Amino acid sequence: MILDEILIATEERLENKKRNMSLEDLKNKLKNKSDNEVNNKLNNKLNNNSKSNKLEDNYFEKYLKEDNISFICEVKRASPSKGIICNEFDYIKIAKEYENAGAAAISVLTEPKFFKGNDTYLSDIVANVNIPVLRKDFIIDEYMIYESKLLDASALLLITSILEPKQLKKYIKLSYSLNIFPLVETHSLNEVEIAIDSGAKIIGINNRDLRDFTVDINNTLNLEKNIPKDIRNSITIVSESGIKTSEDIKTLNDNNIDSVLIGESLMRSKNKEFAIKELKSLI
Ligand SMILES: O=P(O)(O)OC[C@@H](O)[C@@H](O)c1c[nH]c2ccccc12
Repeated sequence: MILDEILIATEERLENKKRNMSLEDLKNKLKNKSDNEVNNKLNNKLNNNSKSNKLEDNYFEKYLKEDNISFICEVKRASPSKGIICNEFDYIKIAKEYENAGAAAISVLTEPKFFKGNDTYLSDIVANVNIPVLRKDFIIDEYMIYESKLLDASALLLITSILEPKQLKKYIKLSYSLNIFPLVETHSLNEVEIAIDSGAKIIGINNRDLRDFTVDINNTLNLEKNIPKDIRNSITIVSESGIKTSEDIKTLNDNNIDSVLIGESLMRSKNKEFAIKELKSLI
């Protein structure tokens, strides 16, 4: 299974990183770093009048909650199922186009082997846009959470199916303590329950089955309906993967889904602003 291969490669990458910089050194580096610059620009966008440059505790969720469904647009060069998606990969230009088209946030793949991602894509994009940036990777160790903070990500992906529930809970807590927001990815009702029990506030429902790559956007609708109302009100739901048409967006919006995460269909379109306008045309 491809997911197993990705996880093996991720472990190797992690070992190399730890050899270059220990967790202790990483934490020290983080201590000496001020994140005022990123905080300032994200604060401005929230119309936060306060003079303080400390971001609100739930600012990422505020970005995602718009009147209509919000868009997290992904910078993705390749994927294991599709190979190279984008030949002209001017990632800063792409990120700026997403921002200009009204994206609520940007997701950046940093996994190098299967998605041809890179950590520097992430930090370069953060430096060039004024909206939150999410790190999309296969986080299997707390090291990668501290590292995401060092790269100036506002949010990160935690995948329920690759973590033990105990680990997931610990990583969610650690992320919040570092003021980096975990988007917790699920694919089944059981995983949604685990995510909620682990303290997830932003839950991604993946329409793609990572085992065989089949996609069905009804997965989001079916799972969302099963979340008890009182809990549903306090969480943000993000529909992930395989979203291509204005009808998809209308269906998800009509069913009160808070946000969508779109990669491939936007990466393939020449004019991103036009593509996003088109996707929003029925809502
Ligand atoms: O390109 P798509 O089908 O629009 O999907 C985007 C995003 O959901 C997908 O890249 C993704 C969802 N979960 C992941 C986990 C790891 C890597 C990538 C992903």
